[in-house]
Amino acid sequence: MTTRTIERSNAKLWLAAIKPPMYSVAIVPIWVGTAVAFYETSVLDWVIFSVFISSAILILAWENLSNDVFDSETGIDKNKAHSLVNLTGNKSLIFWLANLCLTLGIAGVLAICWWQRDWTILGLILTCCFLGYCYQGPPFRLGYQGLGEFLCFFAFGPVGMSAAYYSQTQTWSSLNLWVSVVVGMATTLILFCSHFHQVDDDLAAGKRSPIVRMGTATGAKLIPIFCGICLGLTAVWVAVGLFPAWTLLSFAGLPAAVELCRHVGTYHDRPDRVSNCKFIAVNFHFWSCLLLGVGFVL
Ligand SMILES: C/C(=C\COP(=O)(O)OP(=O)(O)O)CCC[C@H](C)CCC[C@H](C)CCCC(C)C
Ligand SMILES: O=C(O)C1=CC(=O)c2ccccc2C1=O
Repeated sequence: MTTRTIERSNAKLWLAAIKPPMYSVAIVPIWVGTAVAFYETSVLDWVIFSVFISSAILILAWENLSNDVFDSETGIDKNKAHSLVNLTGNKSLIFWLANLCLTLGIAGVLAICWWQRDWTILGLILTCCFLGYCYQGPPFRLGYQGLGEFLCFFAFGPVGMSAAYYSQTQTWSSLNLWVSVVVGMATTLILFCSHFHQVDDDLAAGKRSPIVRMGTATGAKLIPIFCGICLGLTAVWVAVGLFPAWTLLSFAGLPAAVELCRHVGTYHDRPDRVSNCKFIAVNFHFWSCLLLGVGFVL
């Protein structure tokens, strides 16, 4: 192997470890919650919006860095070359980097609370962090019991989006909760898809992910249902007048949904081929939810 080939595959490993596209998952609930707030109140504070987005990205970085730390302790990542702990060989560096991200993320939330003299958002975001910790940290490790999808739904759906809405309006909204069901489900679909290629490693480490429990073939059959519910709910709520018609723009996510269903339907039991499916799910989540938010702003 030439030096350049080695450098290229190293760069690929680092990119796979850092997972840049995954961070859209932190931006989306803040964007959509803010868009619903604008739709209902015509209020949009750009400073709070920007600080909240930065904090959400930092908090998700904490979640991912600490995931590599905790997974290194259970042995589940021993074959995962793109774990940051395996790449650096320095668990305590990743642990402290994770804590730094969490501290900075919470500092941003504290700044918003201090400007508004209201600590509600801090409570909501600490709840999201607690759900994130329960997913992977001892003694809970609920992700190992196959319960991660429920935590994910609430963190990125009702709780995370209520925090975003509240940061703009300092009040609550039932419409925002309906919208958060769609965002929560689209985010949960990403986590669900992330398990398909890991069945062997998960089984060996005693992790009973939903795909380990139900098998890859049944899991693949659930994906069109997930996508159908996300887009179908929007269509029904537009039909009954709950959502504005422009939110149908979220159907821009349909091509990614079709690609995801076909890809996982064909390759669900081929780890090498199915491993990229969570990024197709990220595409679906990004386009459908970005444009759902645009539909509330137009
Ligand atoms: C870290 C997550 C998934 C990785 O899972 P896994 O270990 O199977 O994957 P690897 O193979 O890559 O090791 C995501 C877990 C999501 C969790 C249930 C909820 C996280 C909540 C966040 C802390 C909320 C942050 C955003 C909020 C402010 C809107
Ligand atoms: O690495 C992963 O598999 C995931 C990382 C992540 O931050 C996330 C957030 C929300 C839903 C799913 C996921 C992942 O699957």
